[in-house]
This record gives sequence, structure tokens and C-alpha cells, in this order.
Amino acid sequence: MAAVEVEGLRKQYGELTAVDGLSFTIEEGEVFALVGPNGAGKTTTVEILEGHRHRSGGEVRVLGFDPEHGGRDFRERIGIVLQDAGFDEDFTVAELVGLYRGLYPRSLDADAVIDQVGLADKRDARVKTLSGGQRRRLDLALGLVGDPDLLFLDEPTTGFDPSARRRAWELVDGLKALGKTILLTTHYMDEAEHLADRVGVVVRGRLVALGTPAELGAGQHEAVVSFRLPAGVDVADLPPLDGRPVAQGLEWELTTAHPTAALHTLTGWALERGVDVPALSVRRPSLEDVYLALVGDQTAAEGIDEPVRSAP
Ligand SMILES: Nc1ncnc2c1ncn2[C@@H]1O[C@H](COP(=O)(O)OP(=O)(O)OP(=O)(O)O)[C@@H](O)[C@H]1O
Repeated sequence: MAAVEVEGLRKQYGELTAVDGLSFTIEEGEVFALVGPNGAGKTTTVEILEGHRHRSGGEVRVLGFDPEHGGRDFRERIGIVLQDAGFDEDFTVAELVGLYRGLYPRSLDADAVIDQVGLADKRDARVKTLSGGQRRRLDLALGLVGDPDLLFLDEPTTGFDPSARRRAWELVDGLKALGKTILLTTHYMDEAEHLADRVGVVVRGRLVALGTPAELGAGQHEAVVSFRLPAGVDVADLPPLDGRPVAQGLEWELTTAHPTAALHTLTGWALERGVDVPALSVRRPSLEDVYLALVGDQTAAEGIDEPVRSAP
């Protein structure tokens, strides 16, 4: 059985269609990332799946439950890490994690979870004294302590410093190894690429792409050849290439569907002249390149900043 099944999901806020016919499934043990621009409908979708928001149409099953009517049996099996949970600031970290732990029949050891999220030295600190990144780690601890089968992570590493992000990634990798199903939203494409088995790209409440990071990248046939100009050479001196190189700081970048030919032309020309092409590299498009191409296309096609309105 799939952990999450969404079929034709719709959500209206008055005239605004925030979610417009979304369909996807998440298998048990899968890490699934929803990405998309601000206001695309990710949080609305996730909140419907959590049972916190009423849907306007479509079918949703989460762990076999209709989340709107799942009740306690459902809530005990899911963990939620919100962007801003908002809890009593006078509690200490250990008190709050202990409190949450008490809400679940099957829970993890509170100190172990505090350790796991890297807050061991803040165990007895009051919540109001924590930094932004430390609060996010506390959010993560609260989502984990009930030992959920399905974890919702809403922008789990926003505000984290780079090493805290890496640790959070390791934590998520560890949860995945334990067979947990995870639905995450993120604005960091490297995060989606690293963590997610599959990524769904949502624009204006619609799914515009769905696949593994590699599948999404494979749809892009272009590669980027970048290099610096050899000393004393002007860009106009280069041989004709498949496209025009564009300056990026000190480097030049050529986006081409034929990287082999472009490299051959460039390196053949350099060898003939007896010069080196400094910092020469070829890269496949990253998930971020793919995302920007998709989202740019969609917002251009649909009119920027025009919210999608339902038909009168
Ligand atoms: N309670 C609400 N009432 C009216 N409109 C809402 C409400 N909640 C969200 N919206 C609108 O629905 C759309 C989708 O919002 P949502 O928060 O789901 O987007 P998101 O993809 O999570 O965005 P972000 O990346 O900024 O968190 C937005 O246009 C938002 O303004």
C-alpha cells in the first residue's frame, strides 16, 4: 500500500485556486520532496495531508486514513515539523520534548532525540534563549519523538548554518534507513537532490514535473561548458562555437546541446595555438537549473504574479 495517495486534490480559498488538481503517490519508505515557488500551494497540500486543512475536492489517503477524519489513531502515526510551531517559550528543551513524548503511545527516548538533533548542550536552556537555527532543530526533535511512520518536514533546514544542514541531512538519511516515509518541502534544490527519492515540482497549484532528480535532469539535453580566456585572447578571437559564450564573473559559459563538439572545437583551437584554456569544465544541469527552467517557463506562460482564479 502506498503511504500517501493524492488524486485530483483541489483547494479553493474563496475565488483563489491554491491547489488545482494535484495527483501523486508516495510509497512506504520513500522520501518525497515538494518544491515550487512561494505561494505554489505546497504548504496547503501538506496541511491537507496532515489533516489540518479541509480540502475542496479530490481524494486523499494517508497511511490508509482520510486525514480529515483520521482522529487520534492517525495523528499518533504521523510526525509534523512546522516552519514555525510556536510553543511556550518558558519551557526548556528537555521539558518540551518530554511533553510531546507523552502525547504518543510509542515514543523514542527524549535525550536520544535531543542528542540526534544536536541540542545536547541546550538540553536545559529555555526555548526563548535559543537561536533561530536551534529552534528549527527543536522543531525537528518534536516531530521525531513520537516515532512516526510518516514525517512531514516543512522547510526543515531554513535558517540552518551549513554544518547544521549537513547534520539534518544525515538525520533524514538515518530516518530513511529505518524505513520511515518522509514528505518534505524545501526551497533548496541541493537539499531535494540529496534527500529525495522523487521530486514533485508544483507551480500555481499544479504538478508540472515529477520524477527522480536524475529523471528530471535527463529531460534537459543541454550541458554547460565553462572556461576562462587564455591570456591575451579576446572572446571575439574564439572559433565559432555552438552558441555564444556568456560572461559569468571571470569565466565564460556556453550552454549547448552538443558539448562534445563544443569541447572539440575549443580544445582543438587551443592546441593549435599552443595555449591552455584555464578552468575548463563541463557540467550537467543541476536540479536547480532544471527547476529554474521549469518554473521560469511556467510563470512566463501563465503571466507573472497573476493568481490563478477559478472560472466564474
Ligand atoms: N488561509 C488562507 N486563506 C486565503 N488564502 C490562502 C490561505 N493560505 C494560503 N493561501 C493562498 O494560497 C496560495 C498557496 O499558499 P501556500 O502557503 O500553500 O504556498 P506555498 O507553496 O507553501 O508557499 P511558500 O513557499 O511561500 O511557503 C497562496 O496564494 C496563498 O496566499
